[in-house]
Amino acid sequence: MNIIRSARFGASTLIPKNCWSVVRSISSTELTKLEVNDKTGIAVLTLNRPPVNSLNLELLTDIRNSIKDAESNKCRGLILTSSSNSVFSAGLDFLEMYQPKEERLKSFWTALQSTWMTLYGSKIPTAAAINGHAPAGGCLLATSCEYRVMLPKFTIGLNETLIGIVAPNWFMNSYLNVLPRRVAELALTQGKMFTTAEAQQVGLVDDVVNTKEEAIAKCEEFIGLFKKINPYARALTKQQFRINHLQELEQNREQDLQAFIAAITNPSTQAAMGAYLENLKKRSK
Ligand SMILES: CC/C=C\CC/C=C/CC(=O)SCCNC(=O)CCNC(=O)[C@H](O)C(C)(C)COP(=O)(O)OP(=O)(O)OC[C@H]1O[C@@H](n2cnc3c(N)ncnc32)[C@H](O)[C@@H]1OP(=O)(O)O
Repeated sequence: MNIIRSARFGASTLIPKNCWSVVRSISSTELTKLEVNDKTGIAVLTLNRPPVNSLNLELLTDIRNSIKDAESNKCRGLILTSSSNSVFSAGLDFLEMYQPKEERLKSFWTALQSTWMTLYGSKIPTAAAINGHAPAGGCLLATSCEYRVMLPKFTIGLNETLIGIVAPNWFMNSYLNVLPRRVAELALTQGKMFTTAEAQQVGLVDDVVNTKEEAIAKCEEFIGLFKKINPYARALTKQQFRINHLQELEQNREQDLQAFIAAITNPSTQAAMGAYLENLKKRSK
């Protein structure tokens, strides 16, 4: 068996899964785990930042590094999932945006931009096994993938307007890549969180299954569709579909960063976010 050394991890660990396949850890941090199935060549990236996988600077950086690790290890596809039983990702970490320090805020948003560009533009097939709620940035991660499967009785959507913030263009573009324009506009303006059943009905998720294992299997099935397709032709075709959105951000990164800083540090946004956070804390007691 070919054992890969990761720059971030050192020797890979072998984890026997069943008698037919071996799951090998490519890289791992406190916040993410990247494992590849040696039989299929498909990698699973598990987000592991309890309690809700809120996306802070460190988690975003680890996600981006993991996608790059999966690509450089020539994995046949990448599946995103969560170690939580109820939350895929609660979106951006409010603690990065509420009463922020400017330098950290800049690094945070820059990391989000890079992570999105890496995931949305990845050459390998990507899929999300959504095994819990996926609001806002959680939904962004899922819609940046090429395929989504979700477990019942959770919610997913871009709820930014509910918090009093505006989703940037590239959030909207990821939504529009999946949803019809009319549905996306209505959902975004309302900050709508779709139930799993609603999400499947409008096409925000492709399939619904009952367990995380089934969700991973569905993602593997999706990635398996490309088994006989030339990876180079596939990657370039995907890129042609997504290049405009990627270039739009690439060419306006600084402007996008400044717009974010101005919007977030605006006293009325801070007040709205403070109230939202307080409500969240009350609800969780
Ligand atoms: C120009 C551009 C300008 C701006 C663009 C900015 C874009 C932002 C996009 C975003 O992603 S904003 C984040 C939006 N996220 C949300 O609205 C999700 C809020 N959370 C929830 O609805 C729920 O927590 C949940 C459904 C995800 C999970 O519910 P449950 O399992 O019942 O957990 P709790 O609610 O009890 O939460 C546990 C714990 O975690 C804290 N928390 C939840 N979400 C976040 C978060 N996004 N960031 C930081 N912390 C979060 C929550 O307050 C609880 O903390 P305790 O200390 O009270 O335990």
